[in-house]
Amino acid sequence: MKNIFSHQLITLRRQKKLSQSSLANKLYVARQSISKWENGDSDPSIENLINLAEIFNVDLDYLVFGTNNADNLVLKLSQIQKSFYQPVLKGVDLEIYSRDRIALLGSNGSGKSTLFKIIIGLMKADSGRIENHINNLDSLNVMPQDNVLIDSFKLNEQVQLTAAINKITSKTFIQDMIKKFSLTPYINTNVSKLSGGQKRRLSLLLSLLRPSKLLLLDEPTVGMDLETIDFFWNYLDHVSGSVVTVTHDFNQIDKFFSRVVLLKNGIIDQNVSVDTIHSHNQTIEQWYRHFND
Ligand SMILES: Nc1ncnc2c1ncn2[C@@H]1O[C@H](COP(=O)(O)OP(=O)(O)OP(=O)(O)O)[C@@H](O)[C@H]1O
Repeated sequence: MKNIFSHQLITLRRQKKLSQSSLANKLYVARQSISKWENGDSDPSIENLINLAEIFNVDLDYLVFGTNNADNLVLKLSQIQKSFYQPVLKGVDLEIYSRDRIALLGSNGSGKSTLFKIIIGLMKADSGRIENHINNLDSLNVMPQDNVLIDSFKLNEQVQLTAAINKITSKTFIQDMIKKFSLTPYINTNVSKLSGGQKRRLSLLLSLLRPSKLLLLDEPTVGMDLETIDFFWNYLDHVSGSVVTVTHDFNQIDKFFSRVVLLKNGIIDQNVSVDTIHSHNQTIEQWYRHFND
């Protein structure tokens, strides 16, 4: 275990931009302990391993063995094809593992939303296979590109409705969520009277109201102000389960994502870890400009 774990610890710590001291503070251990674990001179206790996995937001087996166990496969797409007037998806292969943080990138019209709709079940693929290891009904959360809000509802009613559909009964939790999303002053405001950014925040709140094993977000930060964008990426960092996000907002995604997938010419043209991109001294944006040329 020593070599792989030590390597994983160093990689994940650097990925999170944590010094040995700041990681030690989070774990309530001495900095020397982190140094020993990284040098392979001693191993952490199980309790520390679990805490480390939580801090890095990875599975224990990924932390210890460096591989994603096939048991953690959430969704597998094989040779997905979809045509409208012309072929859009020409054979998409993609595996999503638990705790994956995937940025799905691609030019306008490359088929990202189409792929999302197929995963959600809103659209049927012409051919191909979807191996679904979760139950869409209670394990898949979605924040679509367009707001799907009911204009005539007050904000509070909209939240209550989604909470009721998802069988969430804790009033305190619901109020906390509204507060976290800075929407408390608007609870009695009609959804139609909210600003574009407030609507996006509300949509995001609704999609995060229940825990999920897979969260799909289509251009989530469009229309959000800078403060909300900061809040959004920070919040997302603490969401459990896998997250796949379509985004063109390159400002903060280097900190958040673990994998980048490029949809180009109807296939997954690139599928690479953010670590690899960074080890070539590139940002995701620079990598994207290079490969999506
Ligand atoms: N229901 C539909 N009927 C006909 N054509 C469609 C339909 N949905 C999507 N398309 C076409 O499929 C292609 C891919 O569209 P899609 O919305 O999936 O792309 P996208 O990558 O999400 O784009 P964007 O980045 O602009 O949101 C486009 O050419 C679009 O016009």
